[in-house]
Amino acid sequence: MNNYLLEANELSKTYKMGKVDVPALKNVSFTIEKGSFTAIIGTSGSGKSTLLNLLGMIDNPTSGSLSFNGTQISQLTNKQQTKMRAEQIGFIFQSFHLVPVMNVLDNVALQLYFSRSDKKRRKEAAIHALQSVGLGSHLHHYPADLSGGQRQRVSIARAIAKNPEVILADEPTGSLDSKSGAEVIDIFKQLHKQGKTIIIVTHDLEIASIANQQLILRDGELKETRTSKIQELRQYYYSS
Ligand SMILES: Nc1ncnc2c1ncn2[C@@H]1O[C@H](COP(=O)(O)OP(=O)(O)OP(=O)(O)O)[C@@H](O)[C@H]1O
Repeated sequence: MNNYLLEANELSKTYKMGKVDVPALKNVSFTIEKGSFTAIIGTSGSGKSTLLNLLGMIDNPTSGSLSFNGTQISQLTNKQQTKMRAEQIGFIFQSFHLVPVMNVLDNVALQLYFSRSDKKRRKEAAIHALQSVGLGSHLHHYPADLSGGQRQRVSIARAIAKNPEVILADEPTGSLDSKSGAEVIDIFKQLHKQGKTIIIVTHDLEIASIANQQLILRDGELKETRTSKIQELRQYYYSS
């Protein structure tokens, strides 16, 4: 019995642009252990978001296989995939994706709408998640009234409120100033300490160096390393 949450085997993704094939990922294989912190890095267009979308079941691979907690994703129906995604995967995006006409509390509670719990429990879970990211006093604010860092913390609360198995984040600090970015990274470190599996796409090698595993993409191909030493990571990254 292994301790893998995700196992990717020869994953490929080719987009179709009219008659032109755009190969975005090429035969990528790796494993992600439960409770680990993985950074996906690489230059623009190297396939990072494509890979994250496959891991989060937002998109399907063109070939290859992916298993989540021992289950082959391709063997699930669309409905089963949607359920697994809704219950077990928390997504965080660079541009927050909050609903502007809803207050912070409702934005987070909305994410729990498809869970089986009743309205009171959903509200309690949303408040708890918002408190855990330091926004317990902002429940009734609207996204427009918050700073970028606060908006990103709302989107983290939204991702963690359902207590997912894994948190996937696509450039979560990309729109933030360095102070807010550091606060967001601290929250990821806390979540990791609490045992959550974290997978983060980033351009920032400093952030990547806090992960236990780095997946480095170059033109859709993968190189993998495990280091927490920024110098080593820089050398590895630039020599790949
Ligand atoms: N929906 C799509 N249709 C066609 N081509 C796409 C699509 N999405 C991505 N691509 C192409 O696939 C390749 C990988 O894109 P992807 O967005 O995964 O890269 P990335 O590493 O996340 O880039 P960035 O750092 O700029 O966000 C690029 O060549 C991109 O143009």
